Amino acid sequence: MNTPKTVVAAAILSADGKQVLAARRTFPAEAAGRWELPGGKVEESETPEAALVREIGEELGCLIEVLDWMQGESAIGAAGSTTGRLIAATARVVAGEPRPREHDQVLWLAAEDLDSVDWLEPDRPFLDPLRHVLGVPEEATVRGIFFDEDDARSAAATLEREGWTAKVSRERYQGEDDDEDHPWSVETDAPELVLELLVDEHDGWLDIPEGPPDDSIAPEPVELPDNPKRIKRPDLGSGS
Ligand SMILES: Nc1nc2c([nH]c(=O)n2[C@H]2C[C@H](O)[C@@H](COP(=O)(O)OP(=O)(O)OP(=O)(O)O)O2)c(=O)[nH]1
Repeated sequence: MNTPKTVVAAAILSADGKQVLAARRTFPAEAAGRWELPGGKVEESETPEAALVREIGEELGCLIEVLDWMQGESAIGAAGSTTGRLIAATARVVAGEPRPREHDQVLWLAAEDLDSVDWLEPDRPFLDPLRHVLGVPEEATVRGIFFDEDDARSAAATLEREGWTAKVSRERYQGEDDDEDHPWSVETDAPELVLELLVDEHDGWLDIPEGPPDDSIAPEPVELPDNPKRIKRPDLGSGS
């Protein structure tokens, strides 16, 4: 019986750390057109790290530095006939530019675009950890404020159960008149409507950051007269 091969894959991060490189396979037929983190099999007497650097050199013609191995691994192969295990590490390019030699396309994907391509099955468990590495975009977060820690934590648990991120923290002192009763905040990437339902349920409120004034709703400027206005007096009649 063949021992399952270890396949190493690289989540190559862009220089600003906000995007990851996805690559589209061209073979075998059943995987062609689907997306993966580039990489390949670890050879005998090779460390996973050395294999990853070698594979990326061969496939993309650039030199990478391996940063961190991500938690977990997934099985490669059809159910019941596992042919290998996939592990993945974050990495950065230290020389050259990634240009596909074996893949027919590569794409830089931000956290919010990760679900826009058809990943090979074994890569999918790495997408959530990757979303965290890439960071949730600032503008996509909304905050709910709760008086009670229990309410905040239970709202956060509901959000996480539904697949959103949720960060609970204690609000800071607001100033001199502030008392001990600081509310709790829950910051999430869930849509505002989802959080709104939870704050209603838990007696909290939404914290909507004040944006710049919206010009589109500014009132039309009032037209000022150029000359003194003539006030028409009622005609009182000239008498006789
Ligand atoms: N490289 C890579 N392979 C993956 C991923 N996900 C996944 O299921 N696989 C599968 C596809 C292949 O069956 C196997 C790795 O094959 P490969 O063709 O990339 O590896 P390799 O360069 O060492 O292949 P070889 O031509 O030397 O045999 O793992 C992934 O994210 N990256």
